[in-house]
Parts: sequence; structure tokens; C-alpha cells
Amino acid sequence: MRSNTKKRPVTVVTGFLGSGKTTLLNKVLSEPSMKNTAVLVNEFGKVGLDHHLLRKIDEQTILLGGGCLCCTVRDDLVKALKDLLDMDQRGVISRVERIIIETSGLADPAPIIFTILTDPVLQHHYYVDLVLVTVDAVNGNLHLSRQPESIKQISAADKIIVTKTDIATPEVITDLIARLQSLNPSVQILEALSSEVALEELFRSQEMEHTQTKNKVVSFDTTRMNDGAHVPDTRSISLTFDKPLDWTAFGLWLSMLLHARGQDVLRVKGLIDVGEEGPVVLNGVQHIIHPPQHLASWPSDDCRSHLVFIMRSIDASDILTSLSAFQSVLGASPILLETNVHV
Ligand SMILES: Nc1nc2c(ncn2[C@@H]2O[C@H](COP(=O)(O)OP(=O)(O)OP(=O)(O)O)[C@@H](O)[C@H]2O)c(=O)[nH]1
Repeated sequence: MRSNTKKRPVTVVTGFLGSGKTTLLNKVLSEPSMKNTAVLVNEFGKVGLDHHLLRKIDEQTILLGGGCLCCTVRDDLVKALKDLLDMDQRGVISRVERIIIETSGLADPAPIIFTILTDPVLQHHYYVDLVLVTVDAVNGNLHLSRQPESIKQISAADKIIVTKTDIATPEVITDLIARLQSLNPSVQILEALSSEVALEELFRSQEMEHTQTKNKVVSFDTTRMNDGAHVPDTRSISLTFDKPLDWTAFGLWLSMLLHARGQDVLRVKGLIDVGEEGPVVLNGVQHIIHPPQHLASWPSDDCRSHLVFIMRSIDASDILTSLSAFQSVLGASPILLETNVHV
């Protein structure tokens, strides 16, 4: 019986239908450093194909049943992760050091993260380290305008990999990247084909990257986006605070917000100055907040709190008013850095 008390990282790879998830994974999994990776593949539809396409890791590729992982087959996911653990501990498969879940193109990553964080067994053995989202350079804009699932995926992303840049014009790629950055200001965007996306960069733990892209001012023409979209308005806001925050009071404020408007808060991400040496990393997808992590030091010279919300139908002014009303307990006032509205 092998013993391994270290929690294993789970990377969720999602992206709209046909956006290049399997292609990217094939590349990633052929790297020697990924050899102890198990892959769970979920496809929408009765007959799955992608697990056949992921040849490199035959033995440790598991196909989760037809149906979408985010709504119908979460029991399958729990069972597959427990089975992997069991097989790993009994030594019947090679040691599993990382798990990749390739979702169906229609999946909302939030319930998947929620399942792993809340299952009484899984939470002791696994943690979700990254949500990687592939976006097709040619069709990405259309998906964002027409498919609400696509917006949820972008909101949940820690890193976005733009695929098919070889068959899109530079203007389309630039516009798409601006739109993605505007939807999720804290996300890191990589191009799949540029230098083949270095693996270390793709899978690098995110704490050190939290501040790299935040606060980027993106020029963005909202009129172009109103192309008969079916997606309700989505907006992102970036905030800072004039002083360190009281962490307990902030946690209370956030719980109240999520309790009242959890459905409309797609993403919360931040580095919070709580008056100690390093910041607290906050990472939430919809109503799920990952266990906050206290970093020993700030990842850059900028030691101010940074908080990004991606929301539906909630005005930046509502957040600011609510935080301002709470400021005597928070110990700091909010300052709006940037807001982007997509209608
Ligand atoms: N030209 C080009 N084609 C690509 C690129 N990435 C993927 N493709 C093609 O796009 C098609 C779909 O790619 P997949 O990797 O199967 O996409 P997926 O997201 O796994 O698809 P689903 O599982 O159906 O959601 C395939 O024909 C790929 O060869 C790319 O960067 N450039």
C-alpha cells in the first residue's frame, strides 16, 4: 500500500465546443514531466470519443458518462476521483501526481470545483489548482455573444489559451483578447501556438501571477458587442482599498453578498492586504470560495489590495455603496480602479 498524504492538484480544462481542449491536452500530455497525470474526460453525448484521442495516457484516462459534468454526472466524478485514489494507494496504476479534468464544451466549471472542495473525502486528497479555458480565435467572439456557458467559463478561468490563431486574422485575435481581458481582468491569456505554450507557464501555480494582469486598462468598444447577444449583461470591476482590510469583516461582507446575489456573482479574485507581511489570496467561482491562502510575501512591489468581481446585473456602484456602508468595520474605503460593462 502506497502512502501519499500530499493533496493532488486537479486542473480543470474547459472551453467551448471544438475550441481545442483535446488538441491542447494531447500536446501537454506528451511531455515527460506530465507522465504521472490522470485524465478524466467528460463528453456531452452518449458516445465519447476524446478519451480515444488522448492516446498518451491510456491507462489513466477515464471516460465519465454522457451528460454534462456540471449538472448530471457529478457522482461519476466523485467516484472516478475516489477510484483513482484507491488504485494509486494499492499501487495498481502508476503514481498519480496530477489530475486533469477535461469537461464537455458546455460545462460550467463552478459545480465541478464545488464538488471537489466539498466532498468529505475528496477535499482531503485533492485541490483545484487551476481552471484553464481554451478559446477558439475564429469563433470565440460569437460564442461569447451567443452562449452563456462561454461567459461562465471565461469568468471561472485562471488562464485562457487562445487556439486557432493560425487561421484567424491579427485584428480578430487582438479584439478577442481585449474582450476576454475585459470580461475577466485578472486572467492570464496565452496563445496556444506561440512557442507552443510553455508547460511551466501553463501549469504554474497561480499565486505568483495574481497581480500580473490585474488593473490592465483595455480599450474596448462596447457597441461592437451588442450583436443580438443572448447573454445577460456581464460586468467586471476592479477595486483597491485605501488601507489594510479587516479580514473577518471582509469575509462577513462577502458572505452577505454571496448569500444575497450568489447567482449573479460569477467570479471574485483578489489579493487582500490584511495588515500582515503578505496578502491573503481570495479565489471564488460563483458562490464557492476556495480556502483563502495567506502568502508569506507580496508577489510584486505593489502591496495594495486588489479585488476583481465579474458579475451579472450588479452595478459597480452597488458594490461600492455596500462596501462603503461597511467601511467602519472593514477599516478601509473602496476605490474603483476600472469597470467594464458588456451588454
Ligand atoms: N488550425 C487549428 N486547428 C485547431 C487548433 N486547435 C484545435 N484545432 C482543430 O479544431 C478541431 C477541434 O479541436 P478539439 O481539440 O477536438 O476541440 P475540443 O475542445 O476538444 O472539442 P469538443 O470536445 O468537441 O468540445 C480539431 O479539428 C482540431 O484539429 C489550432 O490551434 N489551429
